[in-house]
Amino acid sequence: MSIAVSAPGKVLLAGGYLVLDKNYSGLVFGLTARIHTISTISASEAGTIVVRSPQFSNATWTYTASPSKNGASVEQVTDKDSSDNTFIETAIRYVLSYLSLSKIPSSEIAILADNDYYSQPASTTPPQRFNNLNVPLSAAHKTGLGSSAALVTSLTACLLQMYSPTPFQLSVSSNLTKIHNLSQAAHCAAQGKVGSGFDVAAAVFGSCVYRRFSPSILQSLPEANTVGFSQELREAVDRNWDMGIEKTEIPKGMRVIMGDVDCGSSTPGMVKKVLTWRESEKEAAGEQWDELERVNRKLISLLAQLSEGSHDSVRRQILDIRKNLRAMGGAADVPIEPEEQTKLLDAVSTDVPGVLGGVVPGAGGYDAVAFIIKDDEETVTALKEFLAKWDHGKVKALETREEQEGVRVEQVKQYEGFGSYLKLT
Ligand SMILES: Nc1ncnc2c1ncn2[C@@H]1O[C@H](COP(=O)(O)OP(=O)(O)O)[C@@H](O)[C@H]1O
Ligand SMILES: C[C@@](O)(CCOP(=O)(O)OP(=O)(O)O)CC(=O)O
Repeated sequence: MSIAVSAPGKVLLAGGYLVLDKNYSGLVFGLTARIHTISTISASEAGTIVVRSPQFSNATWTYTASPSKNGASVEQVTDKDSSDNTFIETAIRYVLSYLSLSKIPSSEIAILADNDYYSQPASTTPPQRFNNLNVPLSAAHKTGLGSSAALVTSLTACLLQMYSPTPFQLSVSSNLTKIHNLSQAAHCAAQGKVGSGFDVAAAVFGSCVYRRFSPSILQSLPEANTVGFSQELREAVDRNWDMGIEKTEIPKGMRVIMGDVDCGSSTPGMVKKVLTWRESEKEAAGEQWDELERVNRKLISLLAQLSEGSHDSVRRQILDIRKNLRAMGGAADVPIEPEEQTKLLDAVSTDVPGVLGGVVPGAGGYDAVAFIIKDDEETVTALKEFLAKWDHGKVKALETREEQEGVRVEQVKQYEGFGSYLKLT
């Protein structure tokens, strides 16, 4: 019996940096680009968990798991060619520690990611779904859709359903809360820091206006495998956290379309500089963040009540948000919307009919843009053609679009070994 679970990627359209503080919010859209986890109980010796990502070379990770007084002991079985995968290992360790099973059956797990998570080779024909890139995972160019958050969430939800001694339906809201809490705990532990968690929230709940949980909930957890870990993890996962999720969706007739810019940015470094500036210029930064929260909230309400006549008000609101992001970047000396991105966003917003506007999503920087456009073929085609001609083809429009739904069980019709693609109903 196989269980398949998928979770969506993310785009933080407004509220980057602000969402690190629970007094502010972020507008995050889930994306149709999903990461799928397919788990099958196997006849191998008890406690052997084999995880494969068949789209990549050297992407098999084998773990031995055994019950322990602090939850579960999970160790990777390594050989000279082994790579490690902190996100997979930590998710397995946290789920099995949360469940504290007396016996751990073996399982085989496949991870399949929709193509938009990684840049695909140039080709005249679209690649097959779950295209086999046949390079090491570390060599794949990530497009910043939140692969680790979607991976940890789908893997956590899948393992809970596979290993929980009692039924663990995702349709039960209290179970969705537990999946969120456990996925956040594992994702932050694997990252080695407690970010805002907007990406895991979108992976679990889908598109929403998000207010973060108190970081202390996770910062107070002991290390895995230490005394009391499984009990404290269970207590943290089973209670409701002080976070805010307001479900939202892109208005009918509109679409979010992402552009992957062939360039790099370092989110952790940018976050550090912005928070240092905020600490040193408390009053000015407070005013700047309050203004950004106000203009972000205005965009959220305009989108929620969008009618034909409101397109111009959305255009103006996006420009206002961008002006404030540039002001914050200038004050903090961080390239949130650098000049190259300003030129691209301005050009698209004025030259491509049907585009209401565009922003640098999340932390901003050089590596991505996101546009709100009219959802019609003419606009999508015109935007893709414009981006393809921009700066020698530096910007590639992604196929993914906004997806309202979060983590969900997929009906597994057939799972084929070679190419390891999954036939979903
Ligand atoms: N398809 C996949 N299979 C296995 N692990 C994956 C896959 N995609 C992402 N990961 C894990 O997530 C990590 C990437 O996380 P990160 O660098 O935070 O990128 P992102 O911003 O996309 O989450 C990889 O190093 C790997 O551990
Ligand atoms: C700055 C942030 O508020 C948002 C970062 O959003 P991105 O989408 O840029 O994140 P990465 O995919 O990790 O680069 C940090 C946070 O909220 O944790």
